Amino acid sequence: ILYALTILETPAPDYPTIPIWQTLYDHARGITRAESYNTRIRPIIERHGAVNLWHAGRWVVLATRPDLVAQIFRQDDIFIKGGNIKKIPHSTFARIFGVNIIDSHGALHTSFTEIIKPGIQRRFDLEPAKASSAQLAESLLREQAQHPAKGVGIDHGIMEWAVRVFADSFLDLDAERVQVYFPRVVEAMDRFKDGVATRLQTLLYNIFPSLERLHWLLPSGHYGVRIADRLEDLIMELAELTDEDHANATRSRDNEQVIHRLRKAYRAGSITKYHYRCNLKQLFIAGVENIDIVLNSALWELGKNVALQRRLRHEVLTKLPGNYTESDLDELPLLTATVYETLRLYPPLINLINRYTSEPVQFGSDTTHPLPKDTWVGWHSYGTHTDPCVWGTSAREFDPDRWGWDTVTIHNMFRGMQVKGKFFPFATHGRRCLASKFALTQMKLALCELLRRVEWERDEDYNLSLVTGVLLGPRNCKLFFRERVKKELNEPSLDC
Ligand code: HEM
Repeated sequence: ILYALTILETPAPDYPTIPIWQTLYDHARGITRAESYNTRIRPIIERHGAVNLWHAGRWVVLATRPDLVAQIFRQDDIFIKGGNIKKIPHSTFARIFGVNIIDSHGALHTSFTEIIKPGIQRRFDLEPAKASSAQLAESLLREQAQHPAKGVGIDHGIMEWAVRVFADSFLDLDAERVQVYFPRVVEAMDRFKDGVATRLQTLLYNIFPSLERLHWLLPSGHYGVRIADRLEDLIMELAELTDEDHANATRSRDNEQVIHRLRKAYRAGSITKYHYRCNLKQLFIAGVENIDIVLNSALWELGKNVALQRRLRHEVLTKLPGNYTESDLDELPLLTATVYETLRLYPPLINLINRYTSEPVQFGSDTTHPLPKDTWVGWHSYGTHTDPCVWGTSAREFDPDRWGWDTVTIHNMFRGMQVKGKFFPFATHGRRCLASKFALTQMKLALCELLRRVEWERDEDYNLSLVTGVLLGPRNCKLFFRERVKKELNEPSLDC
């Protein structure tokens, strides 16, 4: 069957092919995307810039060379967003994400953007996020006090922090109001993060994606569906809470928040109920899990490198005013470089294959055959970000100093590398993440609040393992925390 499939489906002739059995073998072993990339794909793609890969029942072209990546993002009328709903319509991912702002194209995408963008790119009050980050520091210290001899697992605390921040910024919900939901939301997100298919399902669905339509035929067939539906129910419950919250007048309503803008559009008939739900689910998942995993990655790297953590703390304590603003955060060079470096080595969306060609296209200047219409094409940010031809021989090391020493140089490098397709944790060009500024601020703010309150280092019993789902970042990371020892620094008081 495999032989027949590979004959029927023809890979792009200009690029080498990763043998189908290797991909399937890796699925069967349940190894992570980063491990599979490092062992199978890296040795070939670093020489050729792109490869043919077996994915979701077809050959797709996966690119890492910057000019190819930039072409995908720049020509977004040719490399059209399709998403799971078009690629694998009966899949669990299609079920949960449906038709939404990230995966849509053309007039539909424009109408979603008009509704959602102003809600994401407005001015945010930093105070609730500062309070949530301070609370995270306290909860880590409390847990450490309960088990002084053991490293503290950081993922639940950070997930709770990410849910708080999302609820406050996009659902117009007070964190205290959401408190009772935390255990359920954290559990549901955790399960989602670990993947929505068993190994057997991943293997089978990669060969015959249509089988997912008959998921009930397989043992544990409902596995992913249950995870997705449970998460969907919870997200909808939280959204309902917003109305109740305002009926109880616990905080003044902010009509510019995403939830209100989406509701208004639905009630006015500009979007269907299905579109309302899909967008809400997509934004919740993108907003919570990406930020959550990047903070995990940053704490892990700073826990390993205590000298860097000290330098960073010194910068925060000596340069950041007590009552700081977003632009004060942008003025800290090492902090900014550390966040960029985290996103370079641990881009949460490690790779996406969610675009297809709307017409035959010459892919790269050195090819002899155009890619036919309807070829699925994807990028691998971890691949490009760790390619020594792009980032030098230390590409796989964590080194914030590579970004430069002053904010102008660092910001210029950040912009330049994105335009050239060398750095794209948020994608780049026309369909870049609408919340990149928000996400960068949240990351910086959380790190500042933690650095001001706690010191941490790695638990030698913990060796880095990665999450198994579609994201890249540490899994079950454990660190030792202690309250920061206040030294003789000209540091501003936390209360000022
Ligand atoms: C560290 C955090 C984040 C990272 C790394 C990230 C990454 C990305 C990436 C790679 C894309 C492009 C996806 C594609 O090409 O299909 C994207 C798009 C998007 N992201 Fe984010 N994201 C983050 C946080 C957020 C947050 C907090 C929100 C809002 C709740 C958000 C909302 C969006 C939206 C609306 C788009 C679609 C933009 C468009 O297509 O017009 N993201 N994000």
